[in-house]
Amino acid sequence: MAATMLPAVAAVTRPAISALQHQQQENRIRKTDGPAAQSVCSSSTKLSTGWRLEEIGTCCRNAVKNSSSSSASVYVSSTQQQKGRRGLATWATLTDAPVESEQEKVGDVLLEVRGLCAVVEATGKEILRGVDLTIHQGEVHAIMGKNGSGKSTLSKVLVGHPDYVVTAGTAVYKGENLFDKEPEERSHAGLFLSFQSPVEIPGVSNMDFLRMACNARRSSLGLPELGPLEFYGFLSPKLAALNMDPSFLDRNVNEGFSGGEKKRNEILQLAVLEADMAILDEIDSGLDVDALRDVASAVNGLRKSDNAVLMITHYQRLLDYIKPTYVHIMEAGRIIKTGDSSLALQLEAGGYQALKDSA
Ligand SMILES: Nc1ncnc2c1ncn2[C@@H]1O[C@H](COP(=O)(O)OP(=O)(O)OP(=O)(O)O)[C@@H](O)[C@H]1O
Repeated sequence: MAATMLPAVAAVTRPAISALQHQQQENRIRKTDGPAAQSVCSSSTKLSTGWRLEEIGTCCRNAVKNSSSSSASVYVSSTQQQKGRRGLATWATLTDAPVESEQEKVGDVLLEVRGLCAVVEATGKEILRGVDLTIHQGEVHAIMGKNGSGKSTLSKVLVGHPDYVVTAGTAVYKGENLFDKEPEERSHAGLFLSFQSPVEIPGVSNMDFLRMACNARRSSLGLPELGPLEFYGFLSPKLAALNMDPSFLDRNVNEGFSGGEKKRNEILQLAVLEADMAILDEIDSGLDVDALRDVASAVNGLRKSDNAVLMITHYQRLLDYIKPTYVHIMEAGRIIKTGDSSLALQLEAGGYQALKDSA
């Protein structure tokens, strides 16, 4: 299905960036046929809208520059205020306290994966060997598993990463076939992947990038775009919640950021996009204790009854802050065990062998 990409900024979506990361040297646009057809963009030249990153960056930077002298009033939409009244956590009410999972309130199915198999496109090597996973609104799922078990591949296949081809199985997201959608469409539909190794985008300021991404998502939702001033107001509390210095907005996306700063920036992007299904790949890696708490608090602050989180992690420490509804153990390309948060504690105590022995 061809993506309709009216706003230029729609090119700068998560899957597009994913493609950029892996096609840095290539100056071409490629299409692959098949169930998971994906578009691939070049990093330094044309994106799929025909715009250049540099052009987009310059255009938006000028707009931001024009507004930079104004002070930043905190913009809280009426919708956000209503959410606050309903008692849902908002950016303004972030706390360090872990949010309890709400297993009793099962929402609609958001994502249903059945028998998913996928291979590396370049080599044909099979990585996913029949993944089954059902995620309802309001849930937090954690995927754990030994190195190389296929966790990151699963997340990348779901967002349409061009390195992989789906060979079997289905993924239904919000009632629609996910694999019928281009990566950009998946992003616009609220699917978000925080990268394990966030990509740097030279020549594009963080502020420009965030506003472009935000407005692309808003356009897809039929909402009016935010002007530079409005956007700054929208962004400020999110930045504050992550304890990020506003100077990060003027820097190029992730360029020169430390590992922890990149992770915070990923969550800032998640907050801006207000994604419905957030896939967080090892957001705890490389974080100091304070950063871990900030990032976890920010994620908890974004949780709502109609969205969901899929976290990939190796450690219980993240789950101390973001309480999972379900914990899954992945091995050799499939989920071999599912349980509640006690599964992660068992794993922490005895390792993978102990889990297998107890099965
Ligand atoms: N593009 C690729 N080309 C070749 N092999 C790949 C590719 N992507 C994944 N693999 C292989 O697939 C297996 C699963 O990788 P994946 O990154 O999904 O594991 P993981 O469970 O996320 O591991 P970790 O916990 O170390 O991050 C690994 O053996 C990896 O080398």
